[in-house]
Amino acid sequence: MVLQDLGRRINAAVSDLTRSQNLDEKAFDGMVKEICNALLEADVNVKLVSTLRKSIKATVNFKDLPPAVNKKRLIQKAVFDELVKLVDPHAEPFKPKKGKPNVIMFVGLQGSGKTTTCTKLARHYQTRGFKSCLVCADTFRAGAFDQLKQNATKAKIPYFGSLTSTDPALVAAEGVAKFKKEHFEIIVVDTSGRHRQEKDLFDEMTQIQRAIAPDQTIMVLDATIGQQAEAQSKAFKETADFGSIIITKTDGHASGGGAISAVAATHTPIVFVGTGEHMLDLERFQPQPFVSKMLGMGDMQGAR
Ligand SMILES: Nc1nc2c(ncn2[C@@H]2O[C@H](COP(=O)(O)OP(=O)(O)OP(=O)(O)O)[C@@H](O)[C@H]2O)c(=O)[nH]1
Repeated sequence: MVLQDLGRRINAAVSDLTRSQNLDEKAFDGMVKEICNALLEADVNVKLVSTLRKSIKATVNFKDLPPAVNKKRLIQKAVFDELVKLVDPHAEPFKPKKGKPNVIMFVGLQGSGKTTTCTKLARHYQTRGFKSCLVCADTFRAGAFDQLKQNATKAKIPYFGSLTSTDPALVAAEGVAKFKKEHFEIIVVDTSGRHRQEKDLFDEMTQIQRAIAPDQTIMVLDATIGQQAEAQSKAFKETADFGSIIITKTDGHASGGGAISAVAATHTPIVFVGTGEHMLDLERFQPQPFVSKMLGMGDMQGAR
């Protein structure tokens, strides 16, 4: 189920209830059930959905509501707050500092959108006054360096890589050292992926991490992978201990629930979402506006 569809369905469940003549406990339970079904169909983890259901019911506590209370508002707010909690890990995302090198290493499976997102992020910071560059430490996939080179050239971002080396940690270290010497402030390091989690990939990630000691490691997660997102992000977290997540392909037919579950499983904030193939298709992620937008409830923040 596409995220917008999920939002529409949750919104419809809340609206149906709050519009109905007899807003009784049975109708309220029906709404909670419909919201939970929608989340499950969107690949949100079963345990998370169960927690959300209990929290909404406890917050609203239908039986003991005083007659004067605005039930509509209360229910809307409870649903909104619980959805925000789902995507908010309560951890501060990394903020690069000006005037010093900030080394940002990307990890993720092959095809998740790493290379594209590396360029988007370098460009994002470049337009905000950071001297940015790209390092290609993907010596595994033929054509990876060419792809990064093309993207970097289009975005007018300096880059480093090797067509001949087979040692990704060495290439990464060389690139980072060169750009540090040249006083770059954002040094984005692209690493290789594999089709699935495997030992080779994890060994390589650890070696690169050791070689460049990144200030931040970002995991790129494809929104279309659904249920696998949770296990995948947990495995990456154990090895690479990434501090942020970027979800890509949120513009496609993705069931974003998997991504939501990944956040909860790793207590790691989503910092950006990819919204298309173009260089500019990168949006900052913030839990409250995200949920407002998903539900088409522009006014919910004001209700807080
Ligand atoms: N629609 C859409 N496509 C995206 C997005 N981000 C990346 N892509 C596309 O996804 C495909 C894979 O992206 P890459 O950047 O090559 O993936 P990668 O993870 O670097 O792959 P490897 O280098 O093989 O590990 C490309 O066709 C990108 O254009 C996004 O946010 N939306």
